[in-house]
Amino acid sequence: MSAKRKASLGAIGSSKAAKGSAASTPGPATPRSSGDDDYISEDDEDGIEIEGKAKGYTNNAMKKAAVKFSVSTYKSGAPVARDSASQFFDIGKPDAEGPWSRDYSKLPLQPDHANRPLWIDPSKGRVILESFSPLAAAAQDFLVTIAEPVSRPQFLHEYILTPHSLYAAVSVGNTVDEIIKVLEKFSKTPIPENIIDFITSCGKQFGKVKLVLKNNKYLMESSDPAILQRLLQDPIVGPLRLHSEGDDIMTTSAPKVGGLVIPGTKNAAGLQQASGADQAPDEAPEDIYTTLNEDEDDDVLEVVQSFGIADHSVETVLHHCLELGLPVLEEYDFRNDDINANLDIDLKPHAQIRHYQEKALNKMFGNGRAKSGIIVLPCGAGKTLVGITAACTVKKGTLVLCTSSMSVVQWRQEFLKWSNIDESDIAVFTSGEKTAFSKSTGIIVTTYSMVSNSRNRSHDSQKMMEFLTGREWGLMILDEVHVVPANMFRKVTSALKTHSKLGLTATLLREDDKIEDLNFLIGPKLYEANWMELAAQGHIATVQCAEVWCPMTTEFYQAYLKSENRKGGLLGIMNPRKFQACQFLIDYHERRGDKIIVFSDSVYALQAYAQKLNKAYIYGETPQNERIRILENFQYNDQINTLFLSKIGDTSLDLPEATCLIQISSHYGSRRQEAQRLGRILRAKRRNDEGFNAFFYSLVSKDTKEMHFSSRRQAFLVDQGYAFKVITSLHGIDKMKDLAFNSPMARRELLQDVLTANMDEDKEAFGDDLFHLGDNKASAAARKKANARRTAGSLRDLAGGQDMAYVEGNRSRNKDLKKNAKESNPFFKKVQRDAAKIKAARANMLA
Ligand SMILES: Nc1ncnc2c1ncn2[C@@H]1O[C@H](COP(=O)(O)OP(=O)(O)OP(=O)(O)O)[C@@H](O)[C@H]1O
Repeated sequence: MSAKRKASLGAIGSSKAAKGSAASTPGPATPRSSGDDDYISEDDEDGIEIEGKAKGYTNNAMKKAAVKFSVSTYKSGAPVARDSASQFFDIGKPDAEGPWSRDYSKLPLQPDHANRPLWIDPSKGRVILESFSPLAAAAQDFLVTIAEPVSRPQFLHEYILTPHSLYAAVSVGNTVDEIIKVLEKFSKTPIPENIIDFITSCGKQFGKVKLVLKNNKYLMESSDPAILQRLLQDPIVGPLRLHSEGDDIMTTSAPKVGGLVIPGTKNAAGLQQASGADQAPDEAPEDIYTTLNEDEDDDVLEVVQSFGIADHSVETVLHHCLELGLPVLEEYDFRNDDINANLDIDLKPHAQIRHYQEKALNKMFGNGRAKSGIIVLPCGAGKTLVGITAACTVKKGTLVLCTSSMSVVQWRQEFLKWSNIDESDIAVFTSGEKTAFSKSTGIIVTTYSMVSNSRNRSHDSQKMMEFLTGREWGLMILDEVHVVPANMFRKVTSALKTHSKLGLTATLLREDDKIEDLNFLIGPKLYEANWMELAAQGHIATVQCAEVWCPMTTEFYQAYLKSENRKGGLLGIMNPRKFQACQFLIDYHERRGDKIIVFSDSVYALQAYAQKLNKAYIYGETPQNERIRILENFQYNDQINTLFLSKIGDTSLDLPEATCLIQISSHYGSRRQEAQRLGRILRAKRRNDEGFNAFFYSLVSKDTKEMHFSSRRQAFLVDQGYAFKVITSLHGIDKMKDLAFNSPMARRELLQDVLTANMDEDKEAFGDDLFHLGDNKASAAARKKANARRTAGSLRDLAGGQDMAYVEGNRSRNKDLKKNAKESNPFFKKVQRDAAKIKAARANMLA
């Protein structure tokens, strides 16, 4: 991996240092900001530390805007003798500041500091929140607005001030003075001078210029004439100014803040009475931040000035403004848009937005316009309804972009479920269906690839694209923004003319610099929810996480030490002790009445485990009808309680029956995959049963690279407050009947099988999600290849000594389900009827 990673933004170093799980695991300490989820190379796999080279104009521009932190504000006084804890208070090498510059024991404290919840680290811009303070809820609300959450375990939360977070804060209408005033109110110590400088400097530059699409013209708008003059005199932006009639800087009035009612929220008509129906239990009775702003006169109209730019110059201007350290906010004054037709859409009366969804939407619509940006909510927390409510608020033509055809179908169904949109006003554009709406405006749901893939378009696709690009859209909803490559985004955002963009994701995580591009291409992060808080309120399930350490058997470990990377990896996954742990946990949880998903990235291991344990499995090559049959059985058949899934099930899988997850193999150190997989059980149906817990086990072969990757994978979830317990022995496993590979002979045979396995075939033939039927060219080729599979031979195989019972038993569970489906058992008849309905809905997405 070539991308180097440095401290996050600007001069404020990211404090994202390696963070072990609650029970730390051994292994090389690597900064957790290195190594990307999807961009992991062999270097990364080897655990080589990846050094940072900031790339992309976004970073550089932001860096320019940042203020160097100095530690001169606070000196700690006379040097003290070094001890084992001293290093934690050093800033590094001894210099003019002295080796003890980060010893803040002499910081002046406010007289009532015990009642205040915040500490501010003057050298790093980090803010520590005492989550047990009575003011914690109000302080947290404020911090999510101005800073990036870094880690939020039970008692102490850590946030960091970055140019991006302050950019997001001003973008939702906060002024520098307000930010400093509230920070002072919560802080135990006076605000360090350098922090004030930093906030002021960011505030001066950010949010001063807005891009507004008004009457079909793009306008650069600002309330500060000096900034507009600066842009007009700029050699790049100046010439791009659109000279129109009466060519002068236009002066308009900014819309009033407020006055807008977001449907489904407590402010919406008729919902006032439902006081606190879904109020956060620990919500502060009075939001200090709001109180502070109460005396502001909302009725005063701000005078703004603007000049026009041509559509084709927008990207250049945005790019250049960023270079100038003046990131441009995109806002849509949809209430004053008389050009684009209004869409007849509202939330149905039963739809009531949850408090965190409301907060997120308030950030988007806080000043009466639609601000473009990204909303981050945990998996299963209801991002879809946030998107639908945004569409119901804007009430203009809307585009929804998803990652798969199945998501397209789901989004359409959710629109019909939650809103009163007429069925004919919401159309889908996939390879299987290309309909447009017939009225003057409507909603189109499509995939990123349908819009960005311009090669080999069919005639119908081409016509549909012309329809999409030939009109103006009020809102573009971008689902799962973290997975889409920036260049694909660029194609999408430049092809489609839209007034506002809303990005949705659960894990705003990428370890290349591409996440920075999202800030530029979509907008700043508007809101990020707290996972633990949502779990405590029952909106997502509470999960017990555990890492199970499985010792390698002697023969496997010897082979592991001699093997090259990939084979070594497979030996770790196929470690008989891991296999036994998996068997034991499945048995234990099936007896508890859980439904279990076992994840394996390795297809070889997936098949070997599932076949040996006689369980159903789905991977890339499983035909679509078989996938649906297996999923239905998992949902409705109480005899089918365990399902093995390859990585195609990481996302888009909605199985609320699943309550336990076991991970036997995974994608290196991918924090995102870990979080997405955990997301599969966060929506557990039984989450509100008293004392209910979902379970997430990660099985790790001891003393292998898996240990190192595992602790890196957990970093994001640890930061969200999840504690990973380490289990070193499973009580009762030695007494389990029919434990697999319990004899030395069986283990040796397994070792032989693994050593002779063809690693080139241990790859997913399909890169898409669970519901993507891969009968496109690539997958057809993959299938062809699979048909002509060469089997690596061992002498034992050739001599017919292969364990035939094992092979026969292996394929049977999937086959059994197929056979059973044909039987006239009333249950299966019902399942088939349900399946027929579901299939009809899914028929659209068959590629
Ligand atoms: N305000 C609400 N009231 C009632 N149900 C809700 C609300 N918000 C979300 N839900 C329900 O919560 C479930 C999860 O929602 P959704 O599928 O939108 O989650 P998500 O955040 O998109 O998850 P993922 O990231 O896994 O795709 C759905 O069944 C949805 O109907």
